[in-house]
Amino acid sequence: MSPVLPALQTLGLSRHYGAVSAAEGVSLSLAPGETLALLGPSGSGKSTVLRMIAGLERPDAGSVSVAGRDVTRLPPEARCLGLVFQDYALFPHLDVMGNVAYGPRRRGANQVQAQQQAREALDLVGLADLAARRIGALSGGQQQRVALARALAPHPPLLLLDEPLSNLDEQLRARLRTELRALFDMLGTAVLIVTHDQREALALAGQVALMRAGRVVQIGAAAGVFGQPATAWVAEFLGQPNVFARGGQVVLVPESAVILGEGEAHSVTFRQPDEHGETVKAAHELGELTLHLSRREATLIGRDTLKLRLDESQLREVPDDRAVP
Ligand SMILES: Nc1ncnc2c1ncn2[C@@H]1O[C@H](COP(=O)(O)OP(=O)(O)OP(=O)(O)O)[C@@H](O)[C@H]1O
Repeated sequence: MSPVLPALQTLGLSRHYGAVSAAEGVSLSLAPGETLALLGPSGSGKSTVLRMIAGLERPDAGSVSVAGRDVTRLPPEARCLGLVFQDYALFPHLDVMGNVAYGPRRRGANQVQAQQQAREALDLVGLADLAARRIGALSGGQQQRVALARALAPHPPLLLLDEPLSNLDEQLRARLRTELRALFDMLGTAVLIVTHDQREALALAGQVALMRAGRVVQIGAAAGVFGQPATAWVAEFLGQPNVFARGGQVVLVPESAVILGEGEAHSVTFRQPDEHGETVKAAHELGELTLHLSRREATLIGRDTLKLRLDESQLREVPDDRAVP
């Protein structure tokens, strides 16, 4: 059996703008059917990497292969990939069918074939009924799905999505997160998603690559990266509140390590109701512990104190890299 070629492989991709190192030695590999989220704060280099993969930006060093073919020197249209931009970049003068059939047409399909492929793609995203609709007469969520159908219609081995849900309201984002994940699972296409939103990365992608100042600082299965951040900076970026300096290192206290109703009473210094119950801060010798309690757990607070102890086996020591960019 021949080995399965990665849908995407980048080796040492680097790009500088004057003194700014936008991407530095970025190596990624994505198997067919895998979904990878490129996650990181604003300015960390995510879009630069995506643009180099797409062929919209020239790397200073490194290479890009798509489905085993070195495309580093090829223009975007010769790279066989589907692209969905943040603003969708739909053609306003064409209807939905015209937009979606555009890709197959450019790749040499005749009109009948192109429309057939477009219809299949529109079916996939649940928009078959709107083929004749003008782009201007679609909602934001519908435009997003047209953009996705347009990228999918030529059956690319790799789909690149740049902040695909950022222009939508929160309710629609939540719904599309679920729908997109199901669609990716069904398609078997490799997908690279650029996002700065942790929830989006976790909901949409099996793998996560975390970027900081142009470099990938942690990469792996999404559950592993979120569950076991490798450094203090990663933990804080992923929104973990309980990151405490101790003897030159940092201790991470996951909420699952906090056992309520046992151990010493600790002062509660802050309480705020939230949609699940309460966010609470409790003074602890490590520092101020932030806890998200259910309504029932919150009843354990008595006279502004809360009994708790930490399951030491769940605490992790990691390097403190927060000051170093
Ligand atoms: N064309 C350009 N000219 C000069 N500097 C650039 C250019 N494009 C990007 N940069 C710089 O490169 C760095 C990485 O930018 P990039 O857009 O890749 O980050 P990002 O992680 O995608 O950010 P965001 O989430 O805000 O889109 C930033 O410091 C940015 O200012």
